[in-house]
This record gives sequence, structure tokens and C-alpha cells, in this order.
Amino acid sequence: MKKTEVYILSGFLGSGKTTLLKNILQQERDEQRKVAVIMNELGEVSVDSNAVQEDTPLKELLNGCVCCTIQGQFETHLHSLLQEHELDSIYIETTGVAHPIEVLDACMSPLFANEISVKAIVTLIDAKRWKDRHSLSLQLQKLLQEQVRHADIILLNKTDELSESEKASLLFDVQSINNEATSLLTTHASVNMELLRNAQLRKKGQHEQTHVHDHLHLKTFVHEFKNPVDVDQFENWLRNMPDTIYRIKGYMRFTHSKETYLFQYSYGMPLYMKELMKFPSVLVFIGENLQHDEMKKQLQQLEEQS
Ligand SMILES: Nc1nc2c(ncn2[C@@H]2O[C@H](COP(=O)(O)OP(=O)(O)OP(=O)(O)O)[C@@H](O)[C@H]2O)c(=O)[nH]1
Repeated sequence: MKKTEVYILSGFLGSGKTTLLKNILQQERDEQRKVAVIMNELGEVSVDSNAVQEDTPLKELLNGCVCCTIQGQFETHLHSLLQEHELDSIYIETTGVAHPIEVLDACMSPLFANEISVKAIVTLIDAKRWKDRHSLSLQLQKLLQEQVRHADIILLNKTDELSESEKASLLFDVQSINNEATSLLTTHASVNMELLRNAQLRKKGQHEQTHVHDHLHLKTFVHEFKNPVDVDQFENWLRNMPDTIYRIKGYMRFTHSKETYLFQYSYGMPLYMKELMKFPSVLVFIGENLQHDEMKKQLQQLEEQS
């Protein structure tokens, strides 16, 4: 089954996310690709939705941030877009204060993680604001860093307001936080969609060839169990997980019980809850440096030994 590509557009308030979205939608339209948009805004009314033409499926999430208060609503919207349309890609415009790990987490519902492929987290930086970022609160400075750190593609936007030496210093700053992402200097978030797609492919190719990159990018991994597993062996396995696994979530069946459990794991803390409905046993992993082949082997062994 062809997976729907998902792109997460991240970046602080006013960095140019809507401007980028408009550019991308025009290019997708020219290529006659079927795309949809999920737009999340903090306020009660949508300011940016007129950036999306009427024939493009649009879901809006208002009055909260997808990464905390309205994650359930986000999952419902994403699910219904996937059910109702045959889409090539979905663009998610996040609020300026969203954390990339939380947004990725919200995308990866165990119920439909196999239907999507998150292609890239694209982070926009307002070049001028970045230069003055030390005047922001420490919490916001940290957020800006995290948005850069977890990006696959970084657009250093609004560079029309910078001198050549300021541009060089901005690039240096950003690459010292994340030197694996493709960083591009832009004005009005003007970027060729092909470049966005290829930047991602090129990086994957490099990674597959070398296998030695100590890269920082968030990765997801989905595993489906065919049989129940032994809970003690599963917990042993969890204890040996590297701390670069930020989240695990999904549905599990264990050998000691007929129930299905909702399983959540966040920064080292596992949580099991009995689920009233039966769901396929699927676990979704989100972290850095996920070794897919190794994880798959270990999980299959767990199943065989149970
Ligand atoms: N000078 C300059 N202005 C820009 C550039 N890119 C975007 N803008 C302007 O910056 C403002 C904010 O851009 P948006 O695309 O709305 O930014 P956003 O990230 O969607 O903003 P929020 O939704 O508030 O988080 C708009 O007035 C844009 O026209 C640029 O490269 N240079």
C-alpha cells in the first residue's frame, strides 16, 4: 500500500510557516498531487486558513497546541483525512511553540502509523529573531534550539534582513546545533519542493551507505506483533532500551492475559492500561538513532521465546 507522505512544518511564531505552506501548495498543485493540510493555531479563530485553497482538504485545530492539550483531536483529524481522501501528502503547520517530538508523537498513532511516512520535520527560523533570541525567556530559547535540533531541513528565512557576515554567522550557529540537517538560506520561504524531497533522500542514502553517523534526527519505527509476548521478558528488554528512545506507544497482548493493553512509555516510564476494545498489537517507537534491523530482530526473538 502506498503511504501518505507527511511533512511537519515547525518554527517559532512569525518565522514564515504559512508563507512556506503557500509556496508548497502551489508547487503541489502544479504537479497535480493530492494534498491536505492540518493547521494548528493557538487562538480561537483561524488567521492563516485562507492560505489554503478551497479544494484542498483542510482540518483546523484551534485554541490549543497539538503537542499538549488537543492531541486526541489531532489524531481524529489525521485519521479522517486518511480515510476520506487518497492523498499523496499531508502538511502539518504547527503552532510556533510546538515541540517537534510531541508533534511527531501525535502523528504516530498505532492505529494508522503504517499508513503514513513522516518524510521530514522542516524548521523555519526567523533570521533576525534568532540573532536576538537571547532576549527571549530561557524556556523559549530552549524551544527554538529543540526545533532546530530535531529538524531534517532547516530554512533560515528572512535573510533579506541580514548582511552577508550575519548570514554566515547564523549558518554557523545553526549547524553547530544540528549539522545533519540540510540548511538553506531563504527569503519568503522560497524553496523548491523537489529540493525538500531530495534533501531528505540524499541524507537517507548517505546514512545507509555509512551506518556510522551519530545523527540527531528523530526517527520512527513501527512493529507489529503476531503473537502475545511474556510481560517479564518484555520489561527486561525495555530496561535495556537506550535513553534516546523518547516514546513507545501502542497496543500489546501478553501471554498471561486475554486482554489487550494500551502501552505508553515516555522517557523511561512504562504504563499499561487495559483496553476495552481489541486492537492489532502494534508498537510505535520514536527516538534518535533507532537501529531498525536490530530492534526488529530483538522484538521477533521476544515473540518466539514467549
Ligand atoms: N522581510 C521578510 N518577511 C517575510 C519573509 N518571509 C515571511 N515574511 C513575512 O513575515 C510574516 C510572518 O510570516 P508567516 O508566514 O505568517 O509566519 P508564520 O510562521 O506562519 O507565523 P505564525 O502563524 O504567527 O506562527 C508575514 O508578514 C510574511 O509576509 C522574508 O523572508 N522576509
